[in-house]
Amino acid sequence: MELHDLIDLGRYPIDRPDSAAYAGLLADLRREIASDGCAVLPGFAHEAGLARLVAEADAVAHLGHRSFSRTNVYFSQDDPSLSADHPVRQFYDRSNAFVPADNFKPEGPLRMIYEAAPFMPFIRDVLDEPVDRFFRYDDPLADVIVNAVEAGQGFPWHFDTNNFTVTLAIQNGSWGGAFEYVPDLRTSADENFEGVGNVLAGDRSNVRVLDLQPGDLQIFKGRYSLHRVAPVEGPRRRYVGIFSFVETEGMCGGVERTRQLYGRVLPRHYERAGLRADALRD
Ligand SMILES: O=C(O)CCC(=O)C(=O)O
Ligand SMILES: [Fe+2]
Repeated sequence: MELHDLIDLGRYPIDRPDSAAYAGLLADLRREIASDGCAVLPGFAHEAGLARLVAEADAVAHLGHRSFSRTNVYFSQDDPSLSADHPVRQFYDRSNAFVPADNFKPEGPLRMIYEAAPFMPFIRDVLDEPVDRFFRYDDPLADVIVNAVEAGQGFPWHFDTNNFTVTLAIQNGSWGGAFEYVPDLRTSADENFEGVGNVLAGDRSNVRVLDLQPGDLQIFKGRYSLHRVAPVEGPRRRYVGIFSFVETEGMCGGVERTRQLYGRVLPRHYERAGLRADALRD
């Protein structure tokens, strides 16, 4: 299996960075990021590639960590020193199953895309990030995962812990499962608790809704854009592949969040606890 067995390299020539087609693609995607906080590449995985990705997801879905918890948008503990209406103190039901990254073998399709030589430089180009501030997530449980969502499950409003999130829609649920987000709601220097509180209280004025189709790649600033997955309905599971990138080399997830989402913690998570480039609440 090679990259062209998975990705439509004719439409998305990520393997030809010196071509005019690449330059044109880049310009379009950067414009999308600037105006929407998000870029979508429809049909990034072609039909035959998608069939392989669905087969892999079906084969490992039972290894997903089913976790049901009440979480705030920061995946942090309650803080009773804050007022009752503070965003840190608003908790919502979360239920989904992340298939941990160590189930995706290098020879499988999902990790093949993530680790393919041209993939990271392409994503970095789209986000216009410098080489010394763009790395694969150094987390053996979370660098590339599948989010498996079944009927009745969803993923409430939250910020991602990693700076940049790239998702690949693999299979949609029978109904529901739209991706909703508010671009750039906070910055690395400003939590904007008021703006976050407004969205949690139901303000939809800045909410954007995306109905991604299987095969679509989405590039997204998840650490700064509040987002959620609407509940899924019907018999078919929703699968999304999630590729993570960070701005600090060697960064991995925190202990508490890793335990919640993956059901396991590795020595590396304890060793690296606290290695962060910003002081956001997570
Ligand atoms: O499933 C998705 O589309 C994204 C899920 C998500 O936001 C996350 O895993 O952090
Ligand atoms: Fe997220």
